[in-house]
Amino acid sequence: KRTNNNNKRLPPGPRGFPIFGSLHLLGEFPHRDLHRLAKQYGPIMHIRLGLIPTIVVSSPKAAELFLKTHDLVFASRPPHEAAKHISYNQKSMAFAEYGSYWRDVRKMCTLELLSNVKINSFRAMRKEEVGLFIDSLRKSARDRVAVDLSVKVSSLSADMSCRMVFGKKFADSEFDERGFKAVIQEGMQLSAAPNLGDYIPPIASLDLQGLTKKMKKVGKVFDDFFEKIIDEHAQSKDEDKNKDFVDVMLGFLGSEESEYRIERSNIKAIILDMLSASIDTASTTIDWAISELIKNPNIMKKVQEELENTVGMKRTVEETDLESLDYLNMVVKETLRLHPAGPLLIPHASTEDCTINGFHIPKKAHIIINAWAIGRDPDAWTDAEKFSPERFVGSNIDVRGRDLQLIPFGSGRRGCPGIQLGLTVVRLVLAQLVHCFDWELPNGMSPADLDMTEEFGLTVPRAKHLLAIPTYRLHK
Ligand code: HEM
Repeated sequence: KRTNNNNKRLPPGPRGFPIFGSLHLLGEFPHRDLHRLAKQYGPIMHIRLGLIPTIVVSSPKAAELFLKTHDLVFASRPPHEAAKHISYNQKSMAFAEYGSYWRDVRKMCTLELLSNVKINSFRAMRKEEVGLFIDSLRKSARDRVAVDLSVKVSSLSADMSCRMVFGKKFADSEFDERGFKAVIQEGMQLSAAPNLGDYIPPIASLDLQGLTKKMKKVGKVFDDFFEKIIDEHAQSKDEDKNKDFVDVMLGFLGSEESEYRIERSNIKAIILDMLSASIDTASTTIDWAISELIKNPNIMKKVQEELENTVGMKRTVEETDLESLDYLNMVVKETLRLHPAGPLLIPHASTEDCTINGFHIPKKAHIIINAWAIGRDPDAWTDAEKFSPERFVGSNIDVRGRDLQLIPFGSGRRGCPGIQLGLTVVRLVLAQLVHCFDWELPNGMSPADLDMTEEFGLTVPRAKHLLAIPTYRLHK
């Protein structure tokens, strides 16, 4: 729609698709489908999903316009049925619309929960959990059995996140008969499912797909659990322990001096944020990184050599070693380039009408940033499809949002506030997996045959779990 005569029309994109045809875009691999369409229609593309004007951004230059030049206009989130029913009426940080509430919560999380000092205060806990994880892999190494690394890494990540957020980890049975991980995963799946109510808001209340009913049920399981946790924390008298996230937030509740205005329901929404944003993102990234290393034995060997030279073979990697592991850090960057855990980031929304590159973007449009396509843009990357950590030698391209050709954590106001924590966990676990063990695929499978198919959801993990046989290699 033209608003004034100077504004160009957006390139048409696949407009005119029937509504259900458009929703099909969010089918099996939306990041790949949207990438394909962008090759035809350009890096700023307009599609209509149901009733919602949606702008898809697919190149570093275009991303710069949305996430840097006009960041403020696009710093909101669209209404989201799942966030409404599961995340306390969209009061979680990740889904809150732009405004003073989001700013307050973001400030509180950045300064009080995700600061370097706070993250470092959980170093001993991470060491203990990673130690247990390595011990259990050593047992499999002795027995010469294949381990399901996808499951193992994901439960390590869940345990570390739970201890940081709640101060303890949970046996599955303590949560719900299905188990903690299964319920978190159901919440994530429901949040990622294409929901007619998001694209045709007037029919949301009809719940034609039965999703709202399921969301409310999962939301209730979380709520009961979080209520119990908050009560336990409120009654705890242990003043000396390292404060977990719930302790920190309870300290601000109802306090006159606190600059953060949060209530009990906000605490619950933020707990959910911290769990859902940290568990799968980190474990998916580790899973892809180790898969790429197994698939590329020469690169695996180079990482092992770096570890041998820097750490030696008589002790395990410490967090303090991580900064000096240059090649390992390049492997992590390269993994995040080809396998960003959130390939389409989280949708952004425009807070006002805006003109970008001469194109009119209406208020309340949804903005999808295809970080996956950007990481494979042939104008930004040579041999874009190839896994090659060497591409970062002598380059200062970073993953933290400054360089728009590599944005696995997004960029600008809505960029990920958990980058430091995420990178620490990914680097630490990957370093230990590679330093402590050699890896072999089961049944004599050759590395080249390892299936790298993805599965799309809020994060994009491997479709098939990674199974591999470890051989212990340290002298300790
Ligand atoms: C490898 C690990 C991680 C990756 C790849 C990742 C990626 C992302 C991405 C792509 C976004 C959306 C950015 C946007 O919409 O522009 C995001 C947002 C967010 N992340 Fe992370 N993340 C990771 C770890 C973490 C951790 C450990 C935490 C906290 C415990 C965290 C908390 C959040 C939150 C709260 C948001 C929403 C921010 C907002 O809307 O203001 N993330 N992350």
